[in-house]
Parts: sequence; structure tokens; C-alpha cells
Amino acid sequence: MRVQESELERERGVVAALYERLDALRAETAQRLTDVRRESVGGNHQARSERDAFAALYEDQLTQLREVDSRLVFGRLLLHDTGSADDPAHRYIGRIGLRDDDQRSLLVDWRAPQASAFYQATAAEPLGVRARRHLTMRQREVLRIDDEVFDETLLEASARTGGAAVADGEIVQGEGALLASLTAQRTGRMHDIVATIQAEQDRIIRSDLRGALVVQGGPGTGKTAVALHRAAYLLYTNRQRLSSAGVLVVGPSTAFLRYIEAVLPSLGETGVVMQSLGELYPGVEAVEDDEPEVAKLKGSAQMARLLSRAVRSRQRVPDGPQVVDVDGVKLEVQPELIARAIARAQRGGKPHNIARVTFVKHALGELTDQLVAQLRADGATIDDDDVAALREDLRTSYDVRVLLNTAWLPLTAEKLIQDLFARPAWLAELTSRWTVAQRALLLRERTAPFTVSDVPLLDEAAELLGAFPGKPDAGARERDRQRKRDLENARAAIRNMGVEGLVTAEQLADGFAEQEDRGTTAERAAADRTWAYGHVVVDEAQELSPMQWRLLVRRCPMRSFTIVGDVAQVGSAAGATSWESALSPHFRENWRLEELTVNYRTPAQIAREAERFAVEHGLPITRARAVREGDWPILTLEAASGTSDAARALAKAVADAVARDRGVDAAGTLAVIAPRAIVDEVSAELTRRFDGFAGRGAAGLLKPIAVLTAFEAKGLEFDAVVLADPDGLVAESPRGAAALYVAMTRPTQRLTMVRPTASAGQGAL
Ligand SMILES: Nc1ncnc2c1ncn2[C@@H]1O[C@H](COP(=O)(O)OP(=O)(O)OP(=O)(O)O)[C@@H](O)[C@H]1O
Repeated sequence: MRVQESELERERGVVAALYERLDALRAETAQRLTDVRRESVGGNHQARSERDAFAALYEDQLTQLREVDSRLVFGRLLLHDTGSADDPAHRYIGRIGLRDDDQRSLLVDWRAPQASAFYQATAAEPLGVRARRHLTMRQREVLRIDDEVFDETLLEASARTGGAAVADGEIVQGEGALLASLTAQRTGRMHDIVATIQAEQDRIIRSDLRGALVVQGGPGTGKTAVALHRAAYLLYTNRQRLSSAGVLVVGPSTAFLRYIEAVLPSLGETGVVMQSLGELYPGVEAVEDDEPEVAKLKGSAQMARLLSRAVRSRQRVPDGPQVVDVDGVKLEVQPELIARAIARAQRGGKPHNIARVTFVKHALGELTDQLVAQLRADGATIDDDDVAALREDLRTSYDVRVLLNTAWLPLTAEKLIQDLFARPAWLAELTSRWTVAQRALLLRERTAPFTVSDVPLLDEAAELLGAFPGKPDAGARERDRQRKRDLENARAAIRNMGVEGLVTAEQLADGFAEQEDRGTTAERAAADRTWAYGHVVVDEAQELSPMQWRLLVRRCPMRSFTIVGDVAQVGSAAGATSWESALSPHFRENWRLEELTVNYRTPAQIAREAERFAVEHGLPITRARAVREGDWPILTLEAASGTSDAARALAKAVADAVARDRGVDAAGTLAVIAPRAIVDEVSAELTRRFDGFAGRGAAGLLKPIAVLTAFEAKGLEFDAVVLADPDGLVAESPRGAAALYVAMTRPTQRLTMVRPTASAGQGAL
């Protein structure tokens, strides 16, 4: 025991030295920042740009150094003698890499190739590792150490230090540290798992950037965690490319994004764009979604065809000849003239607003010929200058403008969608093969707010229409040119300052000049519909509709994706029933599947029950092995009802169940998950009983007791879950069984089910 204590002391010494280095780096960076800011404001535009850019860069570095402060180091490898001074036999693994003044490695970034053995070494394949040590930390303090020994010659010593030999075939690595992390109380925010990433997860995290990688796994297998760590890994290994193109992380809702938002910064990555499905179209923030049937229709691929027909139908040939007045001259315009100009413009295959330029040019050309011929027939003499003037007269003539606009009006996506859903006659004209009931699903007031399911329709429409003349999109080309100039300047500045290798031109260009106007890569990317990201991470991807997939593929034409989800958990009516059917229209066969097989969240007895239920209801589940047994059996309570107000009785019983659970653990996080029909009633009762401690929906996630629907609980986890009326949850929608499966797999410790019945009672499963 004494030996282990002295080992602990030894590690405390090493860790203290690493923090000393971190503090020194911070002080150095802070000093550089002060110096850059202090430099006189004079100088030319370029000099000011450079200073601003360096200041922005140092600020970013300082932020990164601050974010990685807690649990900076978490592992150590004991290697067979490496024979290299730069790579000593003890290799420490941490959130970032650190070197001393002589550039010798002190701490290896967990993403570096030299760290992969920390996650991959097994007794069967030790990869040159003699022993692996996990350091369990609280902030800067080393709480304990856990050793796994691969080298038999160390075993005797290890027995003295309390280390464990690793047997072949064990499912987890660093068991002590892992279990400590898994049983820790939840805070309502996801934390990183960098210290205890498991081998099957690590392989996925380090998989190649190219192509689409699908990560399928049951609830709690770490899909979200793996996806976020993979984003951090890819940014580290492809810094040059991804820091300028950006990485987009897409989640189902803003509440979910809030839950995961701290993970990437704690891994030292702050420049990632995170958007919910309702935020993917710049300028619209959709929160509410349509009823399931409507969402399903709006999500189906036939909407793309409908929108294409809708745009085409705005390119219209008049029914008969139109007479226009051009400075007092009457001109009879035949529909054929407009038809020819439309056909000519359509031939180019350009978006509506762009092709309109060709239409107008062609129509004006023919109109000019017609006007000239008519005037000559009336005896006028017309030379080339006159022809140009006549063309200008035509262009500015009110009648001609009306004529051309009626035939081909520039449109915005917002107006197209609003009009389409608010004009039954137009919709009917475009959907002659649909049933009346189908059409009725789309109809609504023009002023109705956009829903989550409208977002991909807006994007599709914007794609078909192209930039609206005069809208900011039109500046995309100028932005590109400016970016190229910035990169040139940044390269020159890096050479001048002698900081090659420390800063990339992309990082520096991000901070350039009118940065308040143009923003960082992340801000510019988020505001630009036509931005092409370098990589996209999609969580809860099983929920995505074909239209949402179309949008996402446009965001990353290179199709470099990490797609995580579980087809058994599909809740949305528009979601996927298999990866094959969801992905092949967009990726053909260019996607690969990886599976996660260990459930880290849910205790075995709860996981078993949830799986049993899922199988009974025919859900296509991926079985996962729960990593631990829990301490509590599932509790089933019955609400006394038979009274006139069953919902009220149920709400009261739920509140009793919550009170009972808080008797076990008053400080943990708890979710009450209820069917939509009664969720507000249950929430009202809990607010009455628990006052400021309970909250509904996303706001509830900031409180100890959150009252949620199964959809809102997706992807989240809590110490305890109280499920109100599980049968009601199953019955309330066609995907009800999946909803209950999701709900049952949210707790990390305790599950209580409250069922409405005629007589009161209770029991444990
Ligand atoms: N290697 C690990 N070390 C420590 N904790 C882990 C590890 N892997 C997963 N976890 C924890 O397990 C829990 C579940 O992880 P996560 O939310 O990523 O699972 P999921 O597969 O996305 O689940 P769901 O499909 O239910 O949303 C989280 O608390 C996560 O931190």
C-alpha cells in the first residue's frame, strides 16, 4: 500500500510540473497578446490587419489553454525502452500536447498517433506497452491511479502497487477509471470521455476523414460521445483543411445541442458550428415541428419534385397576345416570343433567378427587333445608336417590365414556400395526382411561422431559385476573392514574423482586418447557405427525412460525414427504417458501417428490460452488452384512479414517485417522461409540488427535475427517470414502441414506471 501511495505522490509531482508548464505557456501567450495590443495603432491597413489577426489568434490560444485546464492529463504508458530522448519510456497522455523549452515532449495529445496505444493496447496485442495507467483527476488534483499490466515481468511489482494484470478478452479497458466515470452523478451536460475511450470507440474516432462513416449502436453505447471526439480528432489531424472549411455538428434540437456543447471546448476545439435541424437555413430559427403526418409528407423526396414544378410554373407563357406601350408606341407581343425566351433560358439549366437574366436578355432582344421592324414599316430611319436607345426604352418601359415579370418573376425561397402552402388552387394545379387529403396536409396561412420540416424545403427552394438579385448571397464571389487575398496576406505575415509551423495561414486569415464585419470561419459558415463544410457530424441521424438528407449533402459536397444513430430509436414518422434506404439515394454505396456493442449508460437490469420490450414490439434493435449491474431494480407503481379525473390522479402519483426517488438521491438529475397528451398536466403538478426545482421542456433541463416528452428526451441522460403511463406512450403514435424504448434507456441509475390502474398498489420488477 505504501508503494502505491508513493506512486500516487510521484504522479502528483509529474502532474504539478505539467500544470506549471501550462501556466507558463498561458502567461507567455497573455504577454504576447498584451504586446500586440500595446503596439501603436498607426501603420498601414495591412499592418493593422496583421496585428488584429495575431491578437485574435492569441486570444484563441488562451481560450484553448484555459479550456483544457481541468483534467489536463489522464494517462501514462510505460513503454519498452524507446531509445529516444524525445520519447521517454513513460509517455503521458493528455488533452493537448506540451513540450518543454528544448522542444522535448512532456505530454502527448490524445489524438496524436503516439497516443493511440493508450486506447488500443490489449493483453493479446500490447503494441509495445508494458503497462497502462489511468490517472483519475478532479480539476488539477490526482485522486487515484489504476494500472493495467501487460508485461509479465512487471507483475510482481504491480501486485505490490495494486495494479491489475489484464486478461485476454476483457470487454473494457481501465475499468476502475471507467466505472468511476460511469457511476458519477450527471450534471445535465455531457462531459468528454477522453480519459476512458474504449478500443472499439477509438477505432471509429480515428477512422479516415474521407467518405461517410455510419456509427450504429444501441442506446448508451457512446455514439454521441464518439462522434464529438471524432470531430476533435479530425480537426487535429486535418487542421489545415478543416480549419478553413469548418466542421458542422447537427443535432435534433437546441436542447440537445446545449447538452453536448461543452464537450468540444473541453477537448480544446472551439471553432465548430453546431446547429439544430431547425437552424440549418440561415435567417430562420424553426422551433416547432408539424404534426407527424405533415412532417412525413414534407420530408418525403416527392417534395423536391413538387418544388421543382412550382419554380417552373413561375416561368409562364401568357395565354394570348399582350399589347405593351413603349413611349407611346403600341407593340403587340405574341406568346410565342415569351415562350422562345423562356425555352432559351431554361436550356442553360441554371437556377430560376440566375436564368432570368438570360430570359430578359433574349426577350428584350426579340422585342427590340420587333419594335425596330414596326417603326421602319412606319417609315422611320433607324441606325445602330437608335437600336441601342430603343432597347433601353423597352427595358425601362413599365408595361414591358410587368410583362416580363409576370412571365418570370425573381423569387425568394421564403415567398415561394409561403405562397405554395397558402394558395390551394396553385397547389392543386401542381399536384394533380395527389389526393385532396394529401394536399390539405400542406395548406396553411401565409403568415404561419416556418416549422422544422419547412427548413429543408426552404433550402431546396433556395437551391432551385439561386441568389435573389441584391440579396447577400450575391456577394459570395466577392467573399471568395477577399478570402484569397487574406490568405496571401496571412502567408506573407507568417513569413515576416518567422512563425511558420506555429500558425496556419487559415487561422490567421480568420482573424483578419474587418473581422467584426466578416466574422470567424464558424460565424461566416453558419450565416452562409452555400458554405461547403469540410466535414459534417450528424447525431440522431435515424430521424432525418430524405429532404433533410438532401440539405445536408449540399452542405458538404465532398460527402465527408460522420453519421451516428440507432434505427431502432426512430421516433419521427419521416425517419429511416434502415441505413441502406436512408443513405443510398445520397451516398450510393460510398458509406461504411461501424457498430458499437457496449452499453455504458444503462445498468444491466434496466437495459435487459428495455431490450426485452423492444424485441416484443419487433423493433430492429442492436443488442449491446451493459457494462455494469445497477444497484436498483426497476420500480413499478400504480396510480389510484377510477376517479373522474384519471390524468390528475396519474400526475399526483408521478409527483409521489419523484418525491420517493429524491429520497434516494436529492442532488441528482431526474427526468419525468410522459405522453404528449398529459405532459403539461404532469408538469403543472410537479411545478406545484417542487416549485422552482421542476421545469418543462428545454427550460427544465436547467433544473434538477425536467418534464419531457420522449422526443425531447432523445440523446439525453439522467441519474433517474420516472416514466408516466408507459402504455399511453406506446399507444399515442405509430412509433410509440420506439418512444418507450428511448424513454426506458435514459437513466444511468434508477427507473420508475407509473401506470394508471383502477386500484392502487406497487411492486418491483
Ligand atoms: N468510453 C467511455 N468512457 C466513459 N463514459 C462513456 C464512454 N462511452 C460512453 N460513455 C458514457 O455513456 C453515456 C452514453 O453515451 P452517449 O450519449 O454518447 O450514447 P449514445 O449511444 O449516443 O446514446 P443514445 O443512442 O441513447 O442517445 C454518456 O454518459 C457517455 O459519457
